[in-house]
Amino acid sequence: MWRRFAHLSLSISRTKLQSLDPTVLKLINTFSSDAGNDGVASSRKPFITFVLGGPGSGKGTQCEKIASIFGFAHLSAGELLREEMSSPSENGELIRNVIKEGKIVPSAITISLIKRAINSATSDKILIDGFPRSEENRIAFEKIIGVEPDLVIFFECPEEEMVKRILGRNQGRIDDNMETIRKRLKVFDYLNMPVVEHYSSKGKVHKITATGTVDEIFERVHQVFASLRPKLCLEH
Ligand SMILES: Nc1ncnc2c1ncn2[C@@H]1O[C@H](COP(=O)(O)OP(=O)(O)O)[C@@H](O)[C@H]1O
Ligand SMILES: O=c1ccn([C@@H]2O[C@H](COP(=O)(O)OP(=O)(O)O)[C@@H](O)[C@H]2O)c(=O)[nH]1
Ligand SMILES: [Mg+2]
Repeated sequence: MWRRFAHLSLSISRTKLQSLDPTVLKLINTFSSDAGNDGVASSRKPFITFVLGGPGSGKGTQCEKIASIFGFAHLSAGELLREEMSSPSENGELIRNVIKEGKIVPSAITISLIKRAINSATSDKILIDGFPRSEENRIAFEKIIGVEPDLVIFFECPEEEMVKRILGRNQGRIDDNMETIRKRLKVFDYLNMPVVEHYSSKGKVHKITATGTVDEIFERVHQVFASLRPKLCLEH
């Protein structure tokens, strides 16, 4: 499935490339030379949706419903990182420290986990939940994967509601405490909102009011995906 991306290439300005982490640049070079080795123009391009929103805005909850009703593969960047953190991985300790501080894991690590998950996905309709988290994440993804998202869903939720939901989540997460939540909310405003603004300016964002019950919110989400039916051959 990874090969589906290989023939696609986006141009990113030299200045933006220079702002990328050296490890990311190395990954880009590796994948660019991979791409040159195979002619994959006949492969089908996956339909990629980024699902964004503040911590606790309900991304995971709504993604599960979209996945089950519309047949998308649901890849949660946070879950992939937590799995990696709990495995005997060389990056485990780094990931744990970054998550505990509410900061953002280096793009090269997250993107290689996402790439692996896309490769093993059973659907070519993909939801990427909670990524990209920063402009640096976004630029690295677009350069390495070679595609932009087809669609961006943004869950807009008041901070006090997000905090209430996180404190009630009860999943034993190391970042679901008030001290880390404060940091995550700041990181969301400063680093993640510019990504939403970038894709808004390209007309790709569907903003969903993320207050109300899970079902009420899903009704709004449903309308967006239902309108894509002809494009995606969706069944519902
Ligand atoms: N509309 C809602 N109303 C109340 N609680 C919700 C709603 N949507 C999700 N939750 C709960 O809030 C918490 C955070 O939701 P989650 O989907 O994990 O958010 P995110 O992935 O954006 O952090 C979870 O415990 C979830 O069950
Ligand atoms: O692309 C990502 C996704 C998540 N995270 C880290 O993982 C944490 C939890 O992410 P998740 O999306 O699970 O949290 P949510 O927003 O759903 O509460 C974030 O605060 C970040 O520290 C990251 O660094 N990069
Ligand atoms: Mg989540």
